[in-house]
Amino acid sequence: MPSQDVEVDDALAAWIVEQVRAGQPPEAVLAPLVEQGWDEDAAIDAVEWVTRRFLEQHAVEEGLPVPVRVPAPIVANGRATVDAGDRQVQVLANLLHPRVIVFGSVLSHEECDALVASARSRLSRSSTFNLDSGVDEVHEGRTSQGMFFARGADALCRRIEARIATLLDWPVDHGEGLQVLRYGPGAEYRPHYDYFDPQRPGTSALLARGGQRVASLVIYLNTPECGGATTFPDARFEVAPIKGNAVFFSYDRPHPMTGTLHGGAPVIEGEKWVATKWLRERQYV
Ligand SMILES: O=C(O)CCC(=O)C(=O)O
Ligand SMILES: [Fe+2]
Repeated sequence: MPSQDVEVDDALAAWIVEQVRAGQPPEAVLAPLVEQGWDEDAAIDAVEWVTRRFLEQHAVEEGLPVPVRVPAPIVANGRATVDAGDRQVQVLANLLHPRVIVFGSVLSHEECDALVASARSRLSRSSTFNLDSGVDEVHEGRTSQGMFFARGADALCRRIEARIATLLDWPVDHGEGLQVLRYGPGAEYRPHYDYFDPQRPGTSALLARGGQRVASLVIYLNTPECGGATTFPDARFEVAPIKGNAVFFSYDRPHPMTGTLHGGAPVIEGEKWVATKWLRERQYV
């Protein structure tokens, strides 16, 4: 259970839970508290604490994994641009469930080109980690080529990592190194979840290095002529791959209820390059 820093009586807790269950946004729950004389920070703490306690109890009762904190870079109807330290990033679309944000202009075109140039000679056929056997395997649902940069591999990686950390308000050391993928014509990445399946035997070894993955940022390094959208089948939603833009999605527990099933649809014409950043719960080692 979360620790409690604020006093919330049962009636107030029940009212907060009722608002949250009815789908009220956080601002709508906070405003009446502040009007009643609550200090704003204390009201935020109270709403967060009650909501988290409710979600955890609900998870335990339903036999679901308990939700954890995830990067939450923007609020509903907030600023159209976010200060990412050395660059202003645009908010192009914001979906609450699944939690998906489309960002514009995360990287400059020069940065995209430089990342492609440095990854190109190091590509190999993408493999997928088999959590049952514990080995990396080539998979017919994943016909891209890829490579990983170690975190902080060079000045460009460090600049991009710092920008992502500021944009997402999530520490650099909680992130895996950037993964670059190239999809040729016809190549795709069939729908999957990015979190590690808790039921599989190989997962505990992966979790030991920084906990679960809690969010993904897929940055488009070019604009394919046709196809190559990132699809979210549960939401019937797709993001067009535009050079420099990115799609962010978070998953507060390793469960399909997050609605974060997603894939890279086949490239119809041209090729598609992306850089993916995965964010962990804790420091990734
Ligand atoms: O290529 C895409 O659009 C999605 C990539 C992806 O799902 C991943 O890297 O995990
Ligand atoms: Fe993915």
